[in-house]
Amino acid sequence: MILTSTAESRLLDKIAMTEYGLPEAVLMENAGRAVVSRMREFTDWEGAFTVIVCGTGNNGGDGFVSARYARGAGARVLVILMGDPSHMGESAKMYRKTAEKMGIPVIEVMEAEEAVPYLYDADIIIDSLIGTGLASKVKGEKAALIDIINDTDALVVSTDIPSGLVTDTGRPAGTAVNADFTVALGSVKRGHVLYPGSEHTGRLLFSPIGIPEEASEDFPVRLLFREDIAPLLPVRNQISHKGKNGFLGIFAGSSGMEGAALLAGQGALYAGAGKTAIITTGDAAPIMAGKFPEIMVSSIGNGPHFTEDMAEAALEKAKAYDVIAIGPGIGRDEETVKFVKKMVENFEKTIILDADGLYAAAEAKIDFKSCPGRLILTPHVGEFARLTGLSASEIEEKRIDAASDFSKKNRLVLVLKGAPTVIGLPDGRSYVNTTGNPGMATGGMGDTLTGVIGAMAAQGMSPSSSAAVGVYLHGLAGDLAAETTPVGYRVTDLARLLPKARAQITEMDE
Ligand SMILES: NC(=O)C1=CN([C@@H]2O[C@H](COP(=O)(O)OP(=O)(O)OC[C@H]3O[C@@H](n4cnc5c(N)ncnc54)[C@H](O)[C@@H]3O)[C@@H](O)[C@H]2O)[C@@H](O)CC1
Ligand SMILES: [K+]
Repeated sequence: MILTSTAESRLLDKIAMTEYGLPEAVLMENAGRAVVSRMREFTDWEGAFTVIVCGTGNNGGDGFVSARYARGAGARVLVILMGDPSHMGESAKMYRKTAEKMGIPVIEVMEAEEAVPYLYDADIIIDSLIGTGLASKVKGEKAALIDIINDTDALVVSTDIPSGLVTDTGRPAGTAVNADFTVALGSVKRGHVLYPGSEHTGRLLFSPIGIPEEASEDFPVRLLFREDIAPLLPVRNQISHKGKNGFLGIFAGSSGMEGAALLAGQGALYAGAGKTAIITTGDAAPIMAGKFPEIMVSSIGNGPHFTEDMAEAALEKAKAYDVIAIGPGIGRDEETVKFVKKMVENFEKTIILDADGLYAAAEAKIDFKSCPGRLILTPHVGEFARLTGLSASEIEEKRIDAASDFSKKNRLVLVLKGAPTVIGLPDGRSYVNTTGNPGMATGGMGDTLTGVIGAMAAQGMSPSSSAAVGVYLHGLAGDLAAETTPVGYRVTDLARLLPKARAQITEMDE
């Protein structure tokens, strides 16, 4: 499903009207109806005192339509209109009249205080004050009205986007409605999934409002759902053998940091890599040996960490692998930085670069564009900040664009981990993941993800698909773990749920 910016959601409305000839009033009717009908399975409208808070834009127009359908569903309905009614567009004005002709009371208020008696009595509040037309910081009476809505015990349903939330960033423009549910109209917007917008949005429901899917086929940002992932997973047939499912070599670990390497290996195992090898340093290898009988552990050199002079032997070894991962637990020694540089500049197949491997790439200023292999980088915000020179808050402000700009410029796949994880593709498109939960913010999760993505690439998927499937699957396994233990499950618990998550994806009804 597409994920839109303000400009893209406007463009989509325009395409619907000009190219498909759908009148604005039809879209508005579909929008207002959708808000009530999508909520029917979650709340009982019968007898519920429902206050619809309308602004004077088209978001408010949707609200006047919702008022009729809420009434139709049995609710006791009242509309509060804030703002100068002369600013309303034709469609919104028309639907206000229709609502009034049906006997729905419309109370015009100038001050938030006037709405207090109604709002605190409401069972349901439909928030149609401001939508994607938000223009600046919300101040004065509208801000006060939003704060009152947030203070009530009513079930709050936002129309299109919580009022006050900035569509492009997911940040409140001063203040924003905290919805229990939001019905996204025509497209899901960036602000719904970017933090803290995701919290303001509450549970996100979507309605297409009549705009055909083809209208947005070329839009560059997509949300990843199960139906996107299922067709990408390779099907194991009866004659499958380990050689066909790929050989992943993980260059990881150093003295005292053996765990990270093992967690990456474990991730690969449970994600279905045909064969997995960990290649580590002389000192670290004995500690890892035998921890997982399925993983081949070998060493190069005798020291505590990787050094530049090991690169030749490592590259020779790497010829046996379909895919390599470099980084978990390798440390930040100057020599290790040089080792990583040599590996990345010379390996010709797919490389996943993670953790201290990313530190090395930033230190050594590796020119990714001129590397012969196909690169997948998996930074969290701190690592990405080091790679780009941007600050963490600059990245969070534009997480999606930052990821897609970087991946396009450097012609690689970038997995920017976080809430939500964004995957930038070399052609400038990007994916935004929908699985995962806060319980995953623990040490070792990233190492596991590296193994999972590596396993996907080893099974023959393209770097883009490996990243998409790996991130989605890893998050889904986390969601399964959180079903029983919301916070405090171990990385190992998550890894063991990877096969179940995979089965859930592939066993879906087509
Ligand atoms: N064809 C379309 O454009 C469609 C639009 N739809 C709805 O229309 C919305 C967009 O409508 P509009 O572009 O008219 O704009 P909105 O209705 O989202 O917002 C404009 C209104 O909010 C007020 N406002 C904006 N920023 C403010 C601020 N910082 N402080 C206080 N008040 C502020 C404006 O004065 C105006 O009254 C969508 O979110 C969606 O709900 C749907 O009806 C479907 C069709
Ligand atoms: K709204």
